[in-house]
Amino acid sequence: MQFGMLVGCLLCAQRIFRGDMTVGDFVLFLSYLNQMYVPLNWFGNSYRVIQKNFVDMERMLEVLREKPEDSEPLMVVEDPTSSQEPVPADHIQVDSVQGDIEFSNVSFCYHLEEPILRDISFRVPAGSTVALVGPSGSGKSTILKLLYRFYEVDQGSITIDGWDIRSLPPKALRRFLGMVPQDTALFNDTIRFNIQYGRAGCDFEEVTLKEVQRSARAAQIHNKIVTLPAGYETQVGERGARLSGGERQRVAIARTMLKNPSIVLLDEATSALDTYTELSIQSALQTMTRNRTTLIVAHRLSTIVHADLILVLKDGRIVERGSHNSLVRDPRGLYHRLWFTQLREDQELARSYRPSCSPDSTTDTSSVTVSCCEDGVE
Ligand SMILES: Nc1ncnc2c1ncn2[C@@H]1O[C@H](COP(=O)(O)OP(=O)(O)OP(=O)(O)O)[C@@H](O)[C@H]1O
Repeated sequence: MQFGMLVGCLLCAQRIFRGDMTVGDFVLFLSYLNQMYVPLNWFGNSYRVIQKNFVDMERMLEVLREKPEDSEPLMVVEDPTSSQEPVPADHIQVDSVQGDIEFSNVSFCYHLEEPILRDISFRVPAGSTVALVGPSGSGKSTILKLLYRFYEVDQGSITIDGWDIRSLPPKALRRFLGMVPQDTALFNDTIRFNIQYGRAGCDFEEVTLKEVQRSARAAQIHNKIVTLPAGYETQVGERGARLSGGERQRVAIARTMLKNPSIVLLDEATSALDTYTELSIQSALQTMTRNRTTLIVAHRLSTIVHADLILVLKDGRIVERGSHNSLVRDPRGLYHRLWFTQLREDQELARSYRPSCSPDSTTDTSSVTVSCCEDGVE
């Protein structure tokens, strides 16, 4: 195009020089040329964009055609697979789900050579709270993942209200399960969207800002959100990177509160919070889980003493079960040891602060105040 314009201009210049053309003719020539170039440019651009989109489309189809590997069946459990008759999704009325959960002789492994859960059997009667405790890696979170149908059990069965969960389409199942996971994944969108997402697949569009705010208040995050420049419309960044771990966890709690599910699964739901926020949020969680089937995974045992049943897991097996009072009385039990270890740690922590903050301390009071503030203790 540039070359064509150059040649055209040189020809015009030669003709004007010879007197065959006026300067006005030259301007006319340039205008015509420009008018012709605009659509030509448009065609060129469109061709380039279409080419690029074809390449992108090809890549996207490659991703869609990708078959999940056998060893990583995460999120691929789509079709009902139990021997029971599949339950059509529209047969399941979310409001009518009682939430009676039963694990019967469940065994599971991620990799063939490494069993993670062995012969797990327990029942969570509708409306009750069961806590799973035990050393790290004992399989607590895996139990919740199986219930959520991220994976299929290898042996045994899991039923909800008598339905084998393998006979339920995962989408229908997840409509009445609400999970607050250990690592909350947030979408790169606004805080409002991320809370509202709790109702995805139900009435997402109809959720009002008031409802979102009510859940955020219950999850103790509302006051923080309103201090942000864009409030509820603040972008949280990739995977919620612009929020702290505790804030992300509270957004996840608000999301679950908004969903209002029949069954609540809390996987270390308050582990990223400081003790003060945890205490205040615990009361909100207890309100949410009252009369609702709840499975809690917790490391801090003081947060699950109210549970109707506590299951102690070790190496993928249930080694103890009972209420807090009965378990803590057994001096040979794992729960007893865990409880008193945590109690001792808490007491030692409290004692380590006391000398410098004690009013009886022989230290000068002014220096005491400074050292307390430096430690972050009021
Ligand atoms: N996706 C996975 N693939 C392979 N192994 C896994 C996977 N997820 C967990 N595991 C293994 O399964 C075992 C149990 O993990 P799980 O997360 O259930 O334990 P946990 O008791 O919840 O631990 P924690 O208290 O530390 O969260 C661990 O040994 C872990 O390494």
